[in-house]
Amino acid sequence: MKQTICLIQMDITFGDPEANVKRVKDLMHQVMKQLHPPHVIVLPELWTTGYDLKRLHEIADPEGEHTQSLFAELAKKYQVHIIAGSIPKKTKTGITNTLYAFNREGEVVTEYSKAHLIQLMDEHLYLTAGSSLEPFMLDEVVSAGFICYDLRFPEWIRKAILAGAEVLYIPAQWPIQRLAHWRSLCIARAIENQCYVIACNRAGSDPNNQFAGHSMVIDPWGEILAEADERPAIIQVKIDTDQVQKIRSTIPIFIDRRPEIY
Ligand SMILES: NC(=O)CCC(=O)C(=O)O
Repeated sequence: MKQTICLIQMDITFGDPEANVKRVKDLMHQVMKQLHPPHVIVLPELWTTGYDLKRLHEIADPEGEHTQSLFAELAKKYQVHIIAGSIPKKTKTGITNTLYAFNREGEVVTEYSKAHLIQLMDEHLYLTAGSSLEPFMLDEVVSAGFICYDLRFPEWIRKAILAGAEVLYIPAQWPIQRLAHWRSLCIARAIENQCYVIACNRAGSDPNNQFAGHSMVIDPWGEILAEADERPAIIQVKIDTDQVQKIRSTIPIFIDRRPEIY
């Protein structure tokens, strides 16, 4: 299955959902009015608010309802699948860092809350971790979503692969100081799982961090098909998920692995 994927590596206005929603609507319009629009659009982590964690109780989306109605409408209007990055979702039991994916019919095909909270960025003080993971279908492609710091937990990602995922979507807000880790981890996850990694980071800075950009699309052989620099960017790339089975039969790690000794 061939799909064209578009990553929107955007700057984010700190703590201002209204400004960020406007930016996303404008960027999506720009992307979808092209002669050859993509099949899938991907946004970064916590793009409505940035890391304004102290004010999340005021600016998080109650039950994710605003995000759901916004993207149900945009997905249908533009006939495009959307990995809506993640947003802070306010629930009765806390605020989660939650990714939504929508198909072009405007249906939510997955909701995933970040399972690993990064203490280095104080997430554990303000957010509640998720603990479930369901791969989802976009066209005929089994896909899974993770969020930023989750990238450092290969055993969590392997669960989605064993459940059939061939494409991993990873929205992020990864700071520039650890750019080398970001690039190596994205490439490693693609090679060890023989899958596509579609990693959409943000650009710009907030009061605490400068962010790395370098959104990437990596194929199941570990080759980088596209990579942004640190500035705001839109990158568009074609993937062919038939490559996943081809690479998995060339080096059959899923036959050779020995879970009984691990
Ligand atoms: N937003 C994040 O989860 C950042 C992760 C990160 O900076 C790291 O793992 O390093």
